[in-house]
Amino acid sequence: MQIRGTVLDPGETRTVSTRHGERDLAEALVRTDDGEFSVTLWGKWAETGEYLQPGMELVVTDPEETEWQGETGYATGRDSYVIVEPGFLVNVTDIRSWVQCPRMYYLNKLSGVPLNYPVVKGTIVHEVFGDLLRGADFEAAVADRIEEAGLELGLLDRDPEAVREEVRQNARAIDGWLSQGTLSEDDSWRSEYTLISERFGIKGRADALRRGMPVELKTGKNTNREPRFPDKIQAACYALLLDEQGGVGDELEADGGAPDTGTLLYTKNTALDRNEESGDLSPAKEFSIGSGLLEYVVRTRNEIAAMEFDSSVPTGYEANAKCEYCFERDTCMVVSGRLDQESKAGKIASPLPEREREYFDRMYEAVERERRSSHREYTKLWEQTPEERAEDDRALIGLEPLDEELREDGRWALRARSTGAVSKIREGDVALASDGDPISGHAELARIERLGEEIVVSTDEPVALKRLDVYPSDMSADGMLTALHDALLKGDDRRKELLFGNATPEFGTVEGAFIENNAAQNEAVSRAIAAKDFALIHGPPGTGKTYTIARAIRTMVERGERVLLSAFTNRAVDNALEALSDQGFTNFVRVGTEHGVREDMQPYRLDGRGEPGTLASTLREAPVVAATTSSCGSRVLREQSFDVALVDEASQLTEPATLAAINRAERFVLVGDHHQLPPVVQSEADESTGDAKGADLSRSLFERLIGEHPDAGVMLERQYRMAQRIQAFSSQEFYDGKLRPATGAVAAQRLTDLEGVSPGTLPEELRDPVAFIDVKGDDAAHTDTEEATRIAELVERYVEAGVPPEEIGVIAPFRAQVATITQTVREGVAVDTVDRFQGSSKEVILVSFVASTPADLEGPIFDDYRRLNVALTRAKKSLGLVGTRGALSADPLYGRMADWASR
Ligand SMILES: Nc1ncnc2c1ncn2[C@@H]1O[C@H](COP(=O)(O)OP(=O)(O)OP(=O)(O)O)[C@@H](O)[C@H]1O
Repeated sequence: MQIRGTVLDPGETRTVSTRHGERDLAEALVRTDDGEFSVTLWGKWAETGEYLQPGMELVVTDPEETEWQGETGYATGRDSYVIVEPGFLVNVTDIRSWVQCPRMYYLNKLSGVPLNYPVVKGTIVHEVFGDLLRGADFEAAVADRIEEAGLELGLLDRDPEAVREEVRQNARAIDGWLSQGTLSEDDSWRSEYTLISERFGIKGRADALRRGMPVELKTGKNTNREPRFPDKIQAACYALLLDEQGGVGDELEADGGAPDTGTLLYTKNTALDRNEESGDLSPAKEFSIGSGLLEYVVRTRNEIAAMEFDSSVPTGYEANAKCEYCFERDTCMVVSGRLDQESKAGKIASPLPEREREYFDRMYEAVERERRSSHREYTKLWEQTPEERAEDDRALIGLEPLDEELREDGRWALRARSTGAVSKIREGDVALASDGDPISGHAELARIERLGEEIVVSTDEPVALKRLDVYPSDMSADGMLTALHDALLKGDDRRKELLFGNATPEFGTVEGAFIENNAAQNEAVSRAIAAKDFALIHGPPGTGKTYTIARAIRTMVERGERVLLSAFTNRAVDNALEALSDQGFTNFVRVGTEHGVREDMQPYRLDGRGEPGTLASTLREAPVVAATTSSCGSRVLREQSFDVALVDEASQLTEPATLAAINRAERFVLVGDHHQLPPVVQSEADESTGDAKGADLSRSLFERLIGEHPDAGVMLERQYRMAQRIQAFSSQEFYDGKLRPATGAVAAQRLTDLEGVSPGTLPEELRDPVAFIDVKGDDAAHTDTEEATRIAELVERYVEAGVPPEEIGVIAPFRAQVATITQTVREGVAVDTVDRFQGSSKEVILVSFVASTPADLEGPIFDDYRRLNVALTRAKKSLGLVGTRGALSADPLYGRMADWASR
């Protein structure tokens, strides 16, 4: 039993005399589904009471019912836990750093994990630990993991032999411990176990579990008998999470309850010289986990969740931080000085100018709002039933596991048969694979390799693949905060003046022509080269953005500059590289994961694995480095610097995400089109937040700068994609009539230009490059089977006329309609939402509008005009709009569109 509700009045904390002596209590007024109740938090839980604010969600488990003057209330009992904002998922590692110092938690959040040797060595040792648990050969595991970290070691100028010796020493501690007699045959092990707690709002990944008990690995030394306190806290967090999971498989202790022992393995202890060090040199230290420790963990977690409730910043006074011994003291003082924050360590450095601080605070809050949204998305994992999740496109359920196979790289390939349903999950995504219950069952993070009748995913550990769930990650929030930190606290003053002040961008002069046949493209290249600060290239659909980017990069490299090429998606990065290679330039390095990078760009991919010196110089000496903006914030690329950063798809990036790329360079060029898709911002879409502040993130830096400095921009006006008739509407409505076909051939292209397409076989209504196909439609909200059927017929007409199915695309506004159409049209035809079509084109596009009455237009069909623009500009030779004219005409824009299409 638990009580759960919203705090109406946090009440006062006070001390009272009881039969057991003086005790603290906090009394809050809480609204639950059953009414308003007074909830008394006794003893240590009164501390949590001090953080409460109106509007917070409060949970008390196993409460006692009280009666006072005829009113029922609740109070904490012997076994109660109090949880504040359970929907905010606190990371175990964050609880650990908060225990060290709340400021440390905040600073880690801002500055991310830097590239330094202890971090890299720690990762290697952890990997070796996992390998040894899985029974790998000692020397082979050490050699393999060092090779895997080649690039990072190379960038740190580390000698691999010395590293090998050090890792060996650390790994010996693990090996020795594993082979100790204390481990019996029936000891069961699991490495790297992802745990999520619904009850406590905590998530984390335990290094290992042994007989259901948490084991944490530390690469430092500890010569005391007891583990360090923050380390104990970390292990205790996992114990708490394991308790809720009901143990792992059948490894749970028979009596249930949280595991009562934790183990810390201090691997450096084996490397210590007994003659020089005294104390307890054994690496493994066990400790018992009592209820007091578990409650402490939850109270600490509550402190974090309460602070994040309104994005406050910790001062260090919250805990007993000892600044004089802290190795982060200087950083802490600088950050508090620059951001004018209160801090126990004190402040140095002068505050940022008002405007910059205001920007930082606003963006920080927007990013944190985004993080909370991703947590809310996460909590839907348990708040929704499997069927609701499937209905919402958040899960694929009812999969039938087929087989599993251990691959050479140590990962498992799992296969399952699909039910044919669709969801938001796409190939290449990371999702949560489970045995049907991702919370209390067995779940593993999985990479989606193939989606179709048969589903293939890869995981670290095998799991019976019965269900896949969208995995909301708050990684992008972390990346945005580090980018903000780097831009404002480390960035150069001129750059900041330009971005947040009043400075105007400057341009030098450039001689010569770069692109002979297109004046606007030529101008764009000249501006990109001449820009001392930044230039903006505005490229409507098909106007040769990629071509222009490639030309600009080549010229920059010829001039001796080092270029960072970046974009929001891997696809755009690879497209730009392809254009470079088409223009005869391949002296580039592609940074990205094996899964992210397209097949044809794999030969240029810098795999982190290999000989450190060679890898580091390959990266350092590359005149062009290409990576997505999220990789630009990685610890490897954060160490690199460039003369120019050139960012494609910049209009789809939030400001902080753009900063991640441009922070790396002296000057930058942004390429995009603010009349196509804006950045996708979850918190803005979340109606539950009830405010419009998401706008801080949903406007891109590209759009802001083009508004503030129109002179720094060049618009590409001639498009190489669409027939004249197709582009006319978009040009008129969205580009002031400026968009024109680049050549007569582009303008006059027809389906009959395609090999094997005979004009006579196309029905009359499809002969014009743009057609409106009026259907009556049905009443369903997000689907329309009548449109779907009509679209399937039209597809058949095109195919009969000789158009290959691969050259036909269908766009629908809702995923449900995408699913309906997918089931009706033949194989090979691409059916998807607008977002998946941005950046691509087809000879034939059919658009389904799913609006049969004017009332349907009250909700957005294509969210906003920018999505409509994208939908209408994907077709090269034939565009068919399928909808109910009467309904669409109720909206002026859609009405004009229907008129244009029927002309
Ligand atoms: N100046 C040019 N001369 C000849 N062909 C060009 C020129 N510029 C672009 N093209 C061609 O036009 C086509 C579209 O160009 P590109 O792919 O660069 O467009 P884009 O603006 O990046 O498209 P999208 O809107 O899909 O991002 C390509 O085939 C490209 O080779």
